[in-house]
Amino acid sequence: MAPGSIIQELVSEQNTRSPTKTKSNLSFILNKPYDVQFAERPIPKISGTHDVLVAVNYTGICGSDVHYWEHGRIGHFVVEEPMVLGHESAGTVVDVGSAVRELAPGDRVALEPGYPCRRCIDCLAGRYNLCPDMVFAATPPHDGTLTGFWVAPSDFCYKLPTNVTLQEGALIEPLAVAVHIVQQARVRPGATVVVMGAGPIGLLCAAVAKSFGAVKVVSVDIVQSKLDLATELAATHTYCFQRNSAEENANALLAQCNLGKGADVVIDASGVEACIQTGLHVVKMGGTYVQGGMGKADITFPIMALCQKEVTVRGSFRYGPGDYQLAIELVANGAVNVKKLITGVFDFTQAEDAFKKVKEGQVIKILISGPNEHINGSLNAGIGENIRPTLDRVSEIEDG
Ligand SMILES: NC(=O)c1ccc[n+]([C@@H]2O[C@H](COP(=O)([O-])OP(=O)(O)OC[C@H]3O[C@@H](n4cnc5c(N)ncnc54)[C@H](O)[C@@H]3O)[C@@H](O)[C@H]2O)c1
Ligand SMILES: OC[C@H](O)C(O)[C@@H](O)CO
Repeated sequence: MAPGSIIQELVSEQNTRSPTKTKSNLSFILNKPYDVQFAERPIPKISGTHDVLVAVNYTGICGSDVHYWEHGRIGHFVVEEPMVLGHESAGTVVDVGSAVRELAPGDRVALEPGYPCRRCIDCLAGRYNLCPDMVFAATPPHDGTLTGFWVAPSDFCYKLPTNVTLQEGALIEPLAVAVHIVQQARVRPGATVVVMGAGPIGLLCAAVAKSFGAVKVVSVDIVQSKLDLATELAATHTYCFQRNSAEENANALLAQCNLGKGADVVIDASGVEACIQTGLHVVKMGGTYVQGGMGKADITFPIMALCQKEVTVRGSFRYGPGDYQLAIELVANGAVNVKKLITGVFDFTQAEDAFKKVKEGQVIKILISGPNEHINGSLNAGIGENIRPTLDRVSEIEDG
């Protein structure tokens, strides 16, 4: 794979609207596992009156992007045709449809990357994340946001307050996942919460739970540097998961963290069988357990503990009404510091290296900058970003 000629074809004839005339719609495309390419795709057009055309400034790499890159599939979603990767993005509005009132060119937005049908029973009941006809970026057969321009319905583009940067904007997607998980857990002021996993989702769950008033937040992982970051971010306690049985881990965690007979809430943000089993032993009688992690489809599960403790168990999938707005508010008011999760920013042409870096582990969140900076920085200028490759945290972790 080679980035090739980035600016060869600027597809200007397809775009009569000035902001995109000299811009690139270079896209990072997965053909099949470990086979990626950069290609100029036609700049998408506004087709509906409520649509917005956005120049993508930053995209975070999610574990699911890496999974598609490595395996070409997640469950029954199989990459059969070349697919643009990426779905955690923020960008700048460059054009709006005739009915759009709340956004204008120049506005900076976080992109919610899944569009439900708006008509089915789940959509009408306010659970649009469960819509069977969801069109979700970088979930086959739909292209993702690692591209120059993106067209979206205006109500799925959330204007960023002036004190929220575009890099933070790209973290709104995983933060919305965490907001949804913590809402599913019904975390209340004074609650004790254990979060299994201190990757981006687990870290953000810990931070959101704290902002909801949890007095004790325990982060659990096997990587000490991630637990240290959890403490910096929100955790009051950490537990380093041991190669012991689920019961032994649960007893040690409860004792070390002074959790008495159990935590009010346990959130799994690891997807790891041993963590899930431990979580059911850590939750208190009558407590709540939420499954956010997506690992193996079938596992051995301590169902007797669930029964005898009358545990309330909920799943959590993506995000629904209000989750993006709350995520943005939590960043804007300083309750959640998403900047701490950003390990580094890669240039668009280094997207494949960015994926390799994520696969190596050790990093938390890697962002990829949008392709248009190569052509004309003016689109991104004046936005107050401090973006040139900031790989300090990568080197810190590698050195340490
Ligand atoms: N429900 C949803 O809508 C949704 C959305 C996004 C991601 N996810 C899922 O959430 C999970 C977390 O996402 P992420 O991006 O933070 O992934 P991640 O892989 O970065 O985080 C998982 C963490 O679990 C830790 N871990 C592994 N084994 C462990 C063990 N035995 N004990 C404790 N910790 C252990 C890892 O070190 C890592 O830090 C993944 O399973 C992902 O698929 C779910
Ligand atoms: O954050 C959203 C998740 O990453 C997606 O659901 C992913 O699994 C792709 O469909």
